[in-house]
Amino acid sequence: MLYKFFVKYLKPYKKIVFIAPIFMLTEVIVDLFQPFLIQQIIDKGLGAGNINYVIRIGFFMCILSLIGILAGLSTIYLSSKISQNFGGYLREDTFKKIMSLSFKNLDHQSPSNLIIRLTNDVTQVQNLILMSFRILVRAPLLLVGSFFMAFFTAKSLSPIIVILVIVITVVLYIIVHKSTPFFTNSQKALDRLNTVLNENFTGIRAVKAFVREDYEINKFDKKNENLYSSSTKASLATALIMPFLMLCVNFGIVASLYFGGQFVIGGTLAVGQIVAFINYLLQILVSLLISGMLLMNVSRAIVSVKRIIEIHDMQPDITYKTETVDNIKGDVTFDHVYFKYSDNDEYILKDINFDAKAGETVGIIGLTGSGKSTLADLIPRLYDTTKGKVLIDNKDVKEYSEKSLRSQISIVLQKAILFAGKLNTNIRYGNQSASDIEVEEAAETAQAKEFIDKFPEKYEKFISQKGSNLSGGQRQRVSIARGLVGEPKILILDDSTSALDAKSEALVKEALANEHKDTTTFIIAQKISSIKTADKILVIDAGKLISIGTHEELLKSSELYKEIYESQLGKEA
Ligand SMILES: Nc1ncnc2c1ncn2[C@@H]1O[C@H](COP(=O)(O)OP(=O)(O)OP(=O)(O)O)[C@@H](O)[C@H]1O
Repeated sequence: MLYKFFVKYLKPYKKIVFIAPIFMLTEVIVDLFQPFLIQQIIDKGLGAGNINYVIRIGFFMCILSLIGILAGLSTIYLSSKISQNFGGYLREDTFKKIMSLSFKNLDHQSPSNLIIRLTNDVTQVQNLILMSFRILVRAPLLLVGSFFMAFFTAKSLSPIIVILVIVITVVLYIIVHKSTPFFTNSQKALDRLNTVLNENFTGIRAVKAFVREDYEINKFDKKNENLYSSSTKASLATALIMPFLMLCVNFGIVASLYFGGQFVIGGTLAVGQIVAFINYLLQILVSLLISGMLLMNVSRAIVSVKRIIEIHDMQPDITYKTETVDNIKGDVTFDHVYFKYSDNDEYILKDINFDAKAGETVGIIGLTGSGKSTLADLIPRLYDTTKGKVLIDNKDVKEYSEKSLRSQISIVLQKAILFAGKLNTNIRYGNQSASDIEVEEAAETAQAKEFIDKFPEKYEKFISQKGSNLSGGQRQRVSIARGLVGEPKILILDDSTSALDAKSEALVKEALANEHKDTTTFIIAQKISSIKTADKILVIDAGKLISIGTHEELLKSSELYKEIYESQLGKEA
């Protein structure tokens, strides 16, 4: 699973994947050669008083260092390039995947969780790639190379290295093994902190309106404390590594000098050999240290990779046909439709049956939570029915391509969601190719033209995130305009005139009736006045379609409708 993941995202950069290790290998060879050359200078040059030899080897060492530096710089460049590209590609692919998920898939994911996966988790993996190309190959190569060179340089001192390597490997293993859960915990703690932050910043108005700052600060403090303590534990474990390694280094140097000195006195070892041996010893210890650190990063990044793979493994529960149908007429049929949000839930909609002819206006009314929005969501296939069929022009909605449905059915959601950007860009969200005139016509039908004309920048006005610089009613009108700009064959207004005053609402309805005669319009409403003139009204009660008819018919036949009507009578009249 992990292997496939890395292969997939590294594949486009396979040239670099093969070239980078060549530079790393060059660096390692240079590092391994330097102590050997120092040994030659000391023993054959300085020891024999041969200055020419010292200069010659010294010059050669300079050239080698230069090659090493160039190879090192190339490795840094290539590893940065590959990790940045890897991160960008992974982020893009994960974002695309999230975009392909259905409403049902996304119901189980919190937005902050998704954001963390796209930012923090991707960055962790990106860092791992950077470090891997910089160190992962280099450290083991240097370790093995130095080990052999040390053995080759001073065989009699090699037991020192063997003992040190065994001790260090065991201790590093224990530290890495023990600290990995701390890293996993600190990652989870960071997730929880980010969730609180995200929730607070998006809902800051509610926090302030209900004077819940202290409560939220408390909640944040707890998560922050959690993150602090788990990160501290993780850092403490790694902080032990450095002093321990220094101890080993010093012990190794002392032991090399002590035993090496005796061998020098005994005439079996030269001074240069001891110097080279100590250099190799240091290289071994440094590569062990780096490998330990890298291992810790690997375990941290693996947690992130698994979280990203979780998203990639999610299967969109709605798939579409590819054949596009451009000329939807607008007949809508519900045929014994049942729906529930998840397998363990009760049915939210039960045995819904009705027909709406193209061009009709259908009102949907019922108590709150009765299933009106759910019913409407089934028409553009935001959710699939659990049982039964929704048909458009007598053809199952599952037979249409996504483009056919999205380009010909508009849904104006209950909560008007606008994006940061120009006003006309927001309206054009419903149809990218709409001309300026079409945008203005849609705004006029949605009764938005009047207030837009009052802005000095008119349609160029910048809308803040979520449309926070517009009033609730203005936001609703812009979102209705966005729904209309595509000239939809089916239009669903999900309680989307609730923030409009009675006069504006009547004007919107009148404009819709005049300008969009052929559009089948579903109006979900709380107020009877919003749907009174509809061709037919569906009365929904606890997920069941209990009555259907015109306003006058329902007043006679539906108790619930009559009750709602009478409860609103005084206010609406
Ligand atoms: N995404 C969801 N996941 C699980 N349950 C949901 C989801 N959306 C709605 N529900 C549940 O389905 C039921 C019907 O909700 P729906 O939004 O369709 O009602 P409604 O009639 O449109 O309500 P309102 O008039 O308040 O907008 C409610 O009990 C609600 O809790």
